[in-house]
Amino acid sequence: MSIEKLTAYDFRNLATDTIELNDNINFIIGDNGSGKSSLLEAIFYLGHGKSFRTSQVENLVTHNKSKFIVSAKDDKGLQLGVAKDFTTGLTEIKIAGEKHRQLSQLAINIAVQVITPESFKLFFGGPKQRRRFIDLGLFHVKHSFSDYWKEFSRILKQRNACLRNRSDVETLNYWSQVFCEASVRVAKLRDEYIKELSVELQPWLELMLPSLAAGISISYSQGWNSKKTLSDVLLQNREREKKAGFSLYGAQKFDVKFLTGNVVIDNQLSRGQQKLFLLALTFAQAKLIEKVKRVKPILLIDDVGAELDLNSRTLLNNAINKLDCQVIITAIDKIAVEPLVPTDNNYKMFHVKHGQISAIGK
Ligand SMILES: Nc1ncnc2c1ncn2[C@@H]1O[C@H](COP(=O)(O)OP(=O)(O)OP(=O)(O)O)[C@@H](O)[C@H]1O
Repeated sequence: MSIEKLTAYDFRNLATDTIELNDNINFIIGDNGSGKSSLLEAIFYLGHGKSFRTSQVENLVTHNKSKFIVSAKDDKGLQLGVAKDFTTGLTEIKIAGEKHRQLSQLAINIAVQVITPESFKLFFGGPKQRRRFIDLGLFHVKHSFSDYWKEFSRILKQRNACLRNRSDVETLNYWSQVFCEASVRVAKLRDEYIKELSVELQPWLELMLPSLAAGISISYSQGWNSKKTLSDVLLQNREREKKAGFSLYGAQKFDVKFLTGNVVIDNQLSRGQQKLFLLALTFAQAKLIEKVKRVKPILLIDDVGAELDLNSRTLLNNAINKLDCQVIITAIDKIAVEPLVPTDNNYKMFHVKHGQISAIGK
């Protein structure tokens, strides 16, 4: 999907307004603190029911207001919206006039991915962001993942409770066995997905990091020693796990590493190159999501100018032109986005000032 119209009420500093977006590329230009990231955050909230910047959702409502609403109409006329009321604590989701309670309903209809100047620090800093990124792709591309993951999470909770409460051997054995089965199911699906992602990544790397592309690979660790069965690993580590009070091995502990040769790329690539790598990876994932055709992804790129020189922005432009999805890019001035402007004129440019967003002429 692409968002045709977006409305945000009482969301951070955004002025109550509806904006009409282009289905290809949108540039959002404004000074620091004008509201560019707030706009991206509103779109991200519509896709995920959470912020990409803060875990404190109360920071998203405009000061002195108690409820925010973000809604959109897509290119096929589908209307979807989410409202968070801080007086009642309720979140209300409406899709095509029908009310929903579960945030996952949003993600079924809209796949939003974001890249910010902070993303790559988080991405290369610890496994949490990498896990989140891979599982977002899995959710959209492998339709059985959502059910497998729900079942796995339920079992993991039960097994952790057994370890924490020092349950009897039979109970722990039972939950360990079902945990192993669920872990293997999830790990296998991830393995398949990461192989697909690795193949899809190559052409994007060739476009954006041509001199390094051939040597870059993704290495997947499933969450336990792949030379052993998970049940053996759990048996060998039972005392350690009991002491910890939670599961130390299993599909929840998976990770991916990005390598040039045998070295992790964060030790090899410059910050600008890392950003290009992360963009290539995000584009590859967006392409896989798009191929599945359930939802066409929306890409948010915050502060595109940061860390990218003119040549890198030109490479990024080549890649964006090959994407078939809606892209929303922020920058502090027009100069930063000049190399990204499509030659076919299929784009829109907006200016943001004090939360007020207005379209500007080409
Ligand atoms: N809950 C809120 N209510 C009203 N205003 C808010 C709220 N939270 C933040 N703001 C203000 O909104 C403004 C816009 O912030 P935003 O992060 O969107 O800026 P930006 O244009 O992305 O800036 P930068 O280029 O520095 O990243 C800031 O001045 C901030 O103080």
